[in-house]
Amino acid sequence: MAQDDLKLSVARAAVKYVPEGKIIGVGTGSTANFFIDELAKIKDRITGAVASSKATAERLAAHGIRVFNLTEVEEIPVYIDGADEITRSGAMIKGGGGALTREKIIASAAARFICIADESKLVATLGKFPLPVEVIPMAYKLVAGKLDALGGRAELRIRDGKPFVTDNGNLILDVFGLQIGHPLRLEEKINNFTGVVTVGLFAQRGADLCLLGSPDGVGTLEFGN
Ligand SMILES: O=C[C@H](O)[C@H](O)[C@H](O)COP(=O)(O)O
Repeated sequence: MAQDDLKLSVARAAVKYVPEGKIIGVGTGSTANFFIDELAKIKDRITGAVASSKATAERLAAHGIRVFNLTEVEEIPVYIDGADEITRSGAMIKGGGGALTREKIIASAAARFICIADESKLVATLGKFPLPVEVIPMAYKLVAGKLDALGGRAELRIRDGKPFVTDNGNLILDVFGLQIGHPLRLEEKINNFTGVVTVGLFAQRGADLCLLGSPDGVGTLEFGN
């Protein structure tokens, strides 16, 4: 079964967790895009969405789903997003698409985080996927040195021959070669480096539930975070 079919199956499953008449949080990436397209089919049953990136806001709006700023919203009952890696305790690496900061903000504001992922994202230990870290541009070399000292190899993210710039006007360092045995500890440590905006480790605010797509169907992992 193709990976896109698995993404579609979890996107369809996630729609069942969307509460009626509410504003929900929506993530970024290819799996989130499948979810947005499924959400469009029930758009009359929701009030709208808070988007975790400009790309997601544009896709939601193109479907006629009303997009709200986080500052306009009283509550977000559920945030639905993909992940680059997820463990059996609900800790994740996110930010492969560069949207980690807004994703983390909305995830923190949401009552429930539902991760939608195909089975290739489930790992025993985080770190095979390079860990994204959003940094203030003037600090990127300083922060890269500190990340290297942790045992990784930090590389400035380049796209189309130029440094990748986030929706917030910052840069991304991708850290290769980390074996993340204690996600929470590492998240706290990297958060403390001056110049870091957000580390793409989601352990403090991990997922509450993961809908995991495999050729056998969509499984659920509950984490109780
Ligand atoms: O910044 C991007 C997000 O964290 C995505 O949720 C993550 O990269 C997974 O994306 P995809 O569903 O395309 O694998």
